[in-house]
Amino acid sequence: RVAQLSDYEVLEVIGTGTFGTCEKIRRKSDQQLFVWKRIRYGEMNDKEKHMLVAEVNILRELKHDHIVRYHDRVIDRENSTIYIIMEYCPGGDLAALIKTHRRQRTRASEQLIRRIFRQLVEALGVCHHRAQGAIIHRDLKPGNIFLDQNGNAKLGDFGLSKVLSARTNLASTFVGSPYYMSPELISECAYTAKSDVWSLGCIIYELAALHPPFEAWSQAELAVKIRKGTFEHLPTTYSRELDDLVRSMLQQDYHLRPSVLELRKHPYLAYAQASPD
Ligand SMILES: CNC(=O)c1c(C)[nH]c(/C=C2\C(=O)Nc3ccc(Cl)cc32)c1C
Repeated sequence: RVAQLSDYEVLEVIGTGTFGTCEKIRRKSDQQLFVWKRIRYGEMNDKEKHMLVAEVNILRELKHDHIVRYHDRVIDRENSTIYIIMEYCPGGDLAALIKTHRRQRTRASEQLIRRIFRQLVEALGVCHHRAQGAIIHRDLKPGNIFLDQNGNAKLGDFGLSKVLSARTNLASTFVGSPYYMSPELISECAYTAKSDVWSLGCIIYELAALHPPFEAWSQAELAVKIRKGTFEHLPTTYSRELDDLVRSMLQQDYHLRPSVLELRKHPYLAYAQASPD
């Protein structure tokens, strides 16, 4: 049975983005809570429409405990609007959690940070090592990670994720041999799974330090700092192991950064570990 708008009642707006609005909704049949992203596609060009279809198809197939679950969609052709119905995460997003700790001058426990770190590595593992080709999120940030009622992390908003099918890799997407490609051309196009590892490093760093590793007043100054690559160690209340692991994810040379598979095997994130916490 195709879902209808009238199956749901809107409770409140919980976020607005470029193309759409995120609203908390309740299914009338069983009072269950969901969220829908209401996206107007009327003003979208063909490329953006294609990306939207790609995003919905990616969401539909990603079923994992730590990725926000897609439930259904409703297309309202009259108003050129699509409603993507997803699981409700009562804990809100990580950005709000970080802001609360900063305002209250309290620190997130290492146990919480380690749990969220482990859960996001699991979620990224599903995306990066998918049989049909890696899905790179490309827009990982605290505002795109949500918490369920038990404080478990859920990777959300695959708005920009890009399916890098096995076919297209760096060399073949350029005419001629790669030997003569300039560094900036390579760096602009080397958006790889390791770029998500860098972003995840920034997120875990910010969960501990309550500010990102690289900050600046302007985009230009930020680019300089990111390329320089120097940043403070985490507060000493956190283990040396966490500091070292996050540092390894924030290395300039993306070949040196651990892959998600290597992160999963790292002792700090291994399950069934006799952990101090
Ligand atoms: C202040 N923030 C909130 O209260 C909040 C809550 C309780 N839930 C959310 C967000 C989502 C939520 O609850 N489920 C979601 C599924 C996909 C996406 Cl992109 C976002 C959400 C937010 C932003």
